[in-house]
Amino acid sequence: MSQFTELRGLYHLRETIGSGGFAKVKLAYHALTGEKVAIKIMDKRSLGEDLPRVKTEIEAMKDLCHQHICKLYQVIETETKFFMILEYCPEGELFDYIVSKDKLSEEEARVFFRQIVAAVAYIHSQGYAHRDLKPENLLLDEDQNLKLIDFGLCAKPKGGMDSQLFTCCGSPAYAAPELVSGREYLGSEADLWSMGILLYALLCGYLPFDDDKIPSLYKKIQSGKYDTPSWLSDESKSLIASMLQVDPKRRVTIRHLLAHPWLMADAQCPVEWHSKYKRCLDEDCLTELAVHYGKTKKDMEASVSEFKFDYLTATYFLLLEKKMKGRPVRLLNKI
Ligand SMILES: COc1cc(O)cc(Nc2ccc(C(=O)Nc3ccc4c(c3)C[NH2+]CC4)cc2)c1
Repeated sequence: MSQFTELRGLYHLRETIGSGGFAKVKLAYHALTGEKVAIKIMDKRSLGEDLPRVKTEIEAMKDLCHQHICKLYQVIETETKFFMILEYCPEGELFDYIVSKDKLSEEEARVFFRQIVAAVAYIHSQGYAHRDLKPENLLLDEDQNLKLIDFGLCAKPKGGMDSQLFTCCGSPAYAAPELVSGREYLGSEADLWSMGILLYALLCGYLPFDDDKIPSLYKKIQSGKYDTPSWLSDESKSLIASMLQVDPKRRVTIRHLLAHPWLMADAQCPVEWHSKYKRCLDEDCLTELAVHYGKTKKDMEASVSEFKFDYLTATYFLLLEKKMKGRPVRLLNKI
């Protein structure tokens, strides 16, 4: 018997695939499509002061729909729990992938970094800064594509991306000098610094600034001085240096990154960062849903376009995933 009545008939729960902090992540099957999902389960009582982080993340995820951002399909909130039904990313964290390979070749690092640049360019274009970019927050899906996760620390400044933030957050080793100095900062500029740390980790297999003691780590970050190993090409060194600029006003911007020579080296084209998801609803998915629920297409379109992040939203997105992967746009059990 499913221990969560809220999920009964909607999702078939399987094993726990991750747990930590205030959440547990379980593998599940979406009943109507048979598609695999990950369900992040949080107990409100153990969330404590982290409760606002969950609400921040849920609201951000409802705005963000991109091929390199882990998709939120549905949210179920009860008196005691939050359930976030999320995109399935079975190949684990980029962090573990780097560790397993010691470090990545420039070619492989470029493929991943292009996807990271695309995801960050997209969230910045939507007015969000992630503020916790690190390999642990980048998961690999079944096609070895990266999916950005954990928007619990993201910010959508009310005055837009040019207005200053104050909250010091994220992981120390990836935090920008202006952030660790307690100065006000722009979320977009802090994200670019973290991306410099990320690229360095991809190419070197270790961090440019590291220390067991936080005060010493902060001094190293504020100095901006780091080791550049011999295996790094001149182009890689130059790109990393343009992101690890202590002065945020001298730091490269995401716009410049999109067409940076290092990023274009193998692909000969700028990074395509726009979302591949269309604004208009997919006709085949609407037809299948209308048949299943015995509604007219017009009524079905009206219901789906409300995007309430209920079971209908999840079913629509999972049908769309099936279509994008060349699988039949069919629901499993008809009425
Ligand atoms: C927005 O996306 C988010 C936000 C967030 O706060 C957390 C997550 N976390 C996820 C963690 C894991 C998975 C996942 O799919 N993991 C997974 C799936 C299958 C298997 C494994 C892991 C491990 N090997 C066995 C098969 C998905 C989201 C996302």
